[in-house]
Amino acid sequence: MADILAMRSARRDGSVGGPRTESGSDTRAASAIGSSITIRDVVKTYGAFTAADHISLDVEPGEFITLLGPSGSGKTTLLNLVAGFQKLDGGEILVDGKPVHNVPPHRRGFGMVFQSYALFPNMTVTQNVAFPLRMAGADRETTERRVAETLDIMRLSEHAAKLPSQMSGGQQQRVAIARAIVRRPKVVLMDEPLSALDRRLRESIQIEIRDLHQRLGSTILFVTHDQGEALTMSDRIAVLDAGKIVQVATPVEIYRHPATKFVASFVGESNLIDAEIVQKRGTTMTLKNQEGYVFSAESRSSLDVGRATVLVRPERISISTTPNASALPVVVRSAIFLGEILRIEAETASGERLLIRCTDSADRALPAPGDKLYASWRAEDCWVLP
Ligand SMILES: Nc1ncnc2c1ncn2[C@@H]1O[C@H](COP(=O)(O)OP(=O)(O)OP(=O)(O)O)[C@@H](O)[C@H]1O
Repeated sequence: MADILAMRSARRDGSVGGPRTESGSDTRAASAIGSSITIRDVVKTYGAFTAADHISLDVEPGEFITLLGPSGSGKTTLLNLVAGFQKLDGGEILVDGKPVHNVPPHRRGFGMVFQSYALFPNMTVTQNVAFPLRMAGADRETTERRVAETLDIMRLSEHAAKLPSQMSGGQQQRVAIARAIVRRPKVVLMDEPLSALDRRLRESIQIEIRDLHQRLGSTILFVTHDQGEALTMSDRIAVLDAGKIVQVATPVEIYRHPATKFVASFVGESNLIDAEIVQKRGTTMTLKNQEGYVFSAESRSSLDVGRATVLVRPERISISTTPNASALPVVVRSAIFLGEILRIEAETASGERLLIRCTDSADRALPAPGDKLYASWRAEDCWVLP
């Protein structure tokens, strides 16, 4: 998880928002800056059930936004409302500032990719990719050039004459993506496009989609329930729970400073420590857990007395086998060697569970159940939930 975030931070340094500088290339010249999407107080109900519950979200032109949430949280509903496949029961959606309620899906000009590749089985790869251009009435020369460019971007040129049935799942999904971008749409909507693929393939296509986004500059709205995928790919993530957006922020912010217990637990592994506030000074809080262990944490909470829930990520906990007055004593319940890390489940004297991931596994013996350890963490790695 930490690796994903480091990669994301590095990427954001040079890549937030619109298209990247590749002037001169055909692809770049053909591409357009993505559209803005404004989702304002959107409601969608199915009978008595509210699937989208007053959702608002501003997507910047050229931004890669992921809708992340568990099954049934309303991700596909929201994407379908943007696509125009579903009708709004309240609120409005604007693209580049213009309402789209009365624009049918095929006139919105969006590229779309779904979990099922939905390719035409009797058409070759070239014919599948050319289809949207043919429908739009593009001339033959433009169609041939665009299709060739797009197959090249998606590394599909050698498969141009094949039928979908002659290709692997990953290749078919790349054809579906090629078909979605062949018209260089200003908006691309993707609904769990990688969930049918195995992990390795998923990871390699994640990188392809990310590179594609940088190259084309389209706005991408991407749906997934896979938090690792969301952290890897997105400029920002909108986390959904029960039809509501509970947080919209960059991957780093979502991981380090989740807005709620739900976000903290859904994105990455977490320790949520119940503690009493001792003191607050600016953005630093001093707290005391049930054993009386006193520690500092970062906080933007408005609370300054009472109880609080504090997040410490398992990889941010340091452990020592030597007793230390400024550390929290814990007893090991289980420890597993996972190659580059040790995953330790420990318990405090009051029975609170603490998950620890040691990244220095090469230098450390695997502890045994019942061993005593002394855990500590830095204030900046510890976050009081608002
Ligand atoms: N046509 C429909 N009629 C009735 N209920 C629906 C309909 N479509 C969706 N729902 C309900 O709305 C809720 C949100 O569904 P949605 O498909 O948007 O969730 P999701 O977050 O995309 O889930 P998943 O990851 O499983 O696809 C679910 O409880 C679902 O059962």
